[in-house]
Amino acid sequence: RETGKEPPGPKPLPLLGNLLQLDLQRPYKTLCELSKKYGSVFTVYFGPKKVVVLTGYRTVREALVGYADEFGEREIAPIFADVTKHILFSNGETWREMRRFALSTLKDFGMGKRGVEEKVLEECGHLIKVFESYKGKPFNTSHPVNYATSNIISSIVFGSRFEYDDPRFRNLVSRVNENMSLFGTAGIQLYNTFPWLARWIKNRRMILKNAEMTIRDEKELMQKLKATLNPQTCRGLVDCFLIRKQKEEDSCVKDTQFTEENLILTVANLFTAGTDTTAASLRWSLLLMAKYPHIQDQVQEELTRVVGNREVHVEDRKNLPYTDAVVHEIQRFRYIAPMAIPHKISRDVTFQGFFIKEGTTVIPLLASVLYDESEWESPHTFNPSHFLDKEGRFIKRDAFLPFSAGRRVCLGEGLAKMSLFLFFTSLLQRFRFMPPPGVSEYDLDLTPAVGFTISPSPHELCAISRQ
Ligand code: HEM
Repeated sequence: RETGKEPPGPKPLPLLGNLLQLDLQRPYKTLCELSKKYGSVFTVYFGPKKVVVLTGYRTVREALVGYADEFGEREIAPIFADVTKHILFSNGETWREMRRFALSTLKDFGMGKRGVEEKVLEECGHLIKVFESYKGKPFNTSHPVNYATSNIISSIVFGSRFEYDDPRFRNLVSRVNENMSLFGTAGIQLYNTFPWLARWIKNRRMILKNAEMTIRDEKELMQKLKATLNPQTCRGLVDCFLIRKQKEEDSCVKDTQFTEENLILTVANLFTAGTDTTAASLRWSLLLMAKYPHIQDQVQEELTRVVGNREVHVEDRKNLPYTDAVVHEIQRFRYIAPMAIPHKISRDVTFQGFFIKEGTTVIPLLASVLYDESEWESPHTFNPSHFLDKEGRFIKRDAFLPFSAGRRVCLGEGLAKMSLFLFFTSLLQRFRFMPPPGVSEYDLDLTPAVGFTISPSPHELCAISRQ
């Protein structure tokens, strides 16, 4: 065509496109393979839907940052449109205002200040108690870790945490969790590709039911906050929203975004985006420490030397270069969002000599950035030295993009990094993580489970008290 050639790719079949070539459970794996043959910008067809895939650090960065206007829109997969109704994962004015509001509230509640740090540390205390209660016996880390990370979002959003044995809270967390794994199933991939299959896809019905019940519970919680609202003090994001809503109503702002519906959906979105992601990374952290005891030794040596028995704070991070490097390497080596969340081209663009049409779906393949052979010395090995210089000082790496980049960069990046660091260090201060008796380090399985975010496969660990 006159405008230039389109990105190359495997030949698609009618209707099925390249579906038969893709591992539908782990499409990111096949896409990494395809980039070896077709280069860093290529086309694949998910059924009839054309998708452009960007791979490698230079290409992903150039697109998301250098061409932010063209590559910064969100593609709304049918299943997302069904359950999140276009709020934090949408486009246009609603997205812009809600993102701005959520970011500034997260900041006020302490990504910069002390507020959130205190909340996270309080939650660490609760998580430690649960780990202690197993008295060194093997247990599945999934539930307690998910409760802890969900409580961080709860305290920011509602202004208070839940007890881990509160049945309503347990249901809330398990529904968010279940939906995250359902999002990643082949059934949902198929529905996203062929939306007319809707009524035959059982997983879609389950997702909708879960989402409906979650919203019902959240509405109930918000009702209580409304009834006790004091315009002088914001207990959490919901209060800030309600106060802002009232202000805009009082001054007759036209087309306000601060509506009841946007509040409920923003809250639901934050739970979805913020619980499972942080929990998955923390569970990978503990599993990797059990798998690589010599690395765990060095983290614990550093923690003992620098922090001792007192509480760890964010401030300590700069004096814990090895630990900091390990936390970064965990997020690189066991990325949890391999394909980010799909983007969409906002207007026709010629990128690296290829023509890409407005409306085309784009996948920034973060997995290929975090394993980019021209950026990392040993991408396929768990190697904290990726983030250390010769003197053992922490170094930032450009290709460390687990939160993506550009206009759509993860909204919770600051919060997630702080939470991960504090949970990880507080737990490693108190416990030695080991495989269950009779299981060797070698046997610990690092194969990721299937899901929209990539958690470890089900496993058990022992947390042996160090005191
Ligand atoms: C280890 C933890 C986390 C990781 C690795 C992660 C990663 C990501 C990635 C890769 C994206 C997609 C970016 C893109 O499309 O280019 C994203 C989006 C997003 N994340 Fe996170 N995330 C984490 C935790 C959180 C937390 C704690 C929150 C909430 C407080 C959150 C809220 C969001 C939201 C709202 C979006 C959509 C942003 C938009 O489209 O404007 N995330 N995240």
